[in-house]
Amino acid sequence: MGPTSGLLARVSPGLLRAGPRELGTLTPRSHLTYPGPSFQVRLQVQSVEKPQYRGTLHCFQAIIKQESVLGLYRGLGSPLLGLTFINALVFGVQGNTLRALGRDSPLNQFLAGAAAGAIQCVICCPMELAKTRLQLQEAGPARTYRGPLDCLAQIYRQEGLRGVNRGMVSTLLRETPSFGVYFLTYDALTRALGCEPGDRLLVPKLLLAGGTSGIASWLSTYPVDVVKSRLQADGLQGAPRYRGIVDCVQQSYRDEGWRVFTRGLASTLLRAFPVNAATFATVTVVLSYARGEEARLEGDAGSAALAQPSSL
Ligand SMILES: NC(=[NH2+])NCCC[C@H](N)C(=O)O
Repeated sequence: MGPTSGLLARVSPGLLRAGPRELGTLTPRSHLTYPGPSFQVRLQVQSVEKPQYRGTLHCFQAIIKQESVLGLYRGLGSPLLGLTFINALVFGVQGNTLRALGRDSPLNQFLAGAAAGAIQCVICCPMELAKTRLQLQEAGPARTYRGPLDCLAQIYRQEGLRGVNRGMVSTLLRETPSFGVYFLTYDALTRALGCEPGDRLLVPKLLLAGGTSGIASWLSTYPVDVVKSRLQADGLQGAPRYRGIVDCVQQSYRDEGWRVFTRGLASTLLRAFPVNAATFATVTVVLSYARGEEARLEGDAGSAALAQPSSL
């Protein structure tokens, strides 16, 4: 990797040899911002005839009043189960793909991110199907699903593998370009901000670059996320409505206008900044240490300088 490589590109190969400590940094901070996805799905899929929520704040107030604070965290088990594996897969695939592509260029940054986004859909799609179903099911003893694994097991028994992968195409359409934007934006911002070991403002700069990358990636394909949520929730609150992606887009636009494709965007962006700021900053700093430690063990002074503890 030439000297023009971004900081993450220089340290990400460390992930392949990372141990439990490094992988543990990939555990998302979803529990800190989880109510965001809760509002996002409910606002995205609520009926246009009898909308239950007027917006994010009203959604928050209604959940607290009808379901207590616990209602804000319904479905949290699913992302907590899946996101550590997803993040390890994403950063591992992105780093290796970028190395396989050879030159660290903006196009290759986008392609490596897009490859990671596509591959992680194998976990992301069933995980978000379970999260959506758990968020929208009736609370209390009459609830259909006891948790994410029970939800996926029931769907598998009733609908087979096709049922567990419901929404896979729309998930691929959302994640592939958005992860390309995610990593391209992070690489461009860390270069523009001059993120280098030894910079005393390195961590705040990484947080700013990571949070901005999360927002840019969600803005890039958010309408597809609305369609995905509607397809994954279809049939939960009445008879199935949609025959597929195009039909869902046509019906949603015809019944609710273009604004339907921005439903839940505010809560999504409010969550995206802190989660991705923490994810990117933690991964970059920890992998940089891991890379530096490896280099010291291998006696490679040049790489070891990359991540002197005093420099990060
Ligand atoms: N759909 C996306 N915007 N994907 C890129 C960001 C993914 C990131 N793990 C998040 O949950 O915010």
